[in-house]
Amino acid sequence: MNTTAKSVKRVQFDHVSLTFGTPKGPLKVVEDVTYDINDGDFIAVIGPSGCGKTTMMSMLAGFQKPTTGKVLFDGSPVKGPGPERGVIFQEYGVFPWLTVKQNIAFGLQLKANHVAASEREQICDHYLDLMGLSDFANSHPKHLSGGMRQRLAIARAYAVKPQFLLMDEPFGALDAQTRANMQNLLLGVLASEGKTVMLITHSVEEAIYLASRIVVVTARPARIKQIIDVPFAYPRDESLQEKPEFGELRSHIRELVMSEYRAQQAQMRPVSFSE
Ligand SMILES: Nc1ncnc2c1ncn2[C@@H]1O[C@H](COP(=O)(O)OP(=O)(O)OP(=O)(O)O)[C@@H](O)[C@H]1O
Repeated sequence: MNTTAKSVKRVQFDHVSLTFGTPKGPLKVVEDVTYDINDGDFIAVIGPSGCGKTTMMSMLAGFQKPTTGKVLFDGSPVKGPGPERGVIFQEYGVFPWLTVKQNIAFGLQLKANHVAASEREQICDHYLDLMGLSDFANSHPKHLSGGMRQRLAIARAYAVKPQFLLMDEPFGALDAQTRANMQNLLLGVLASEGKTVMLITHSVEEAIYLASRIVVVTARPARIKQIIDVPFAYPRDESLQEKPEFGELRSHIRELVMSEYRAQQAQMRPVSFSE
């Protein structure tokens, strides 16, 4: 989204593969993935369920290490999690023993995030308000709905203003209206703060609406099937979704993803003797 800094490489997936050891033997989940993420890019990753998208993101977050190949962040191999990479994973990251407000404040208190004590209160209130959680500031997460807990996880990640956001299906559990609100809010946050984003989604519409580039991955093991530049300028609004070009791109990407679902189904189908 930051067009002036497009050429600065933030992330390199360089021939990355990952195989898990499982009781049934090795399970290859990511295979020979190579692509770059530049400063200001918004990358959406889309592909069949269980294909390896989260695993790919986990290597950039620093939760998993590649079996072969390299994941570089600002030119250095990723060795673990870091404050410059804010993570919103599915069902990840709210502390049940802290209140809503304390959850948002938690990251702000970490030394690595360099937020002065005087600013914390104001930042917490801002994100409570933005996420519609002000009335629940002193509640514990167990008293929130699933969608509210997810908004809290998003608030926590936004509050520390990481340069790089890693988001794994962040809006998947939300109802349609809240999801649309959260998408527009994210576009607003990006426009004002100029972040770089990697987002995993199952929604083709969400990928096109938000991303500058879409990485379509294959059925497991996740390989790159196609990388698509999204040809719509920012700022974007919901009228974009009514344009014929949006519909054409949606059909193209749906077909790519569906062909991988079919490949996955074929892999899973038991072989009969008549075949
Ligand atoms: N730590 C692990 N050990 C063994 N297998 C794992 C591990 N983590 C993930 N897997 C397996 O790797 C495969 C890919 O999982 P992953 O979560 O990366 O897929 P995904 O594309 O993100 O799925 P979804 O879209 O459903 O969230 C799955 O078959 C999963 O069971």
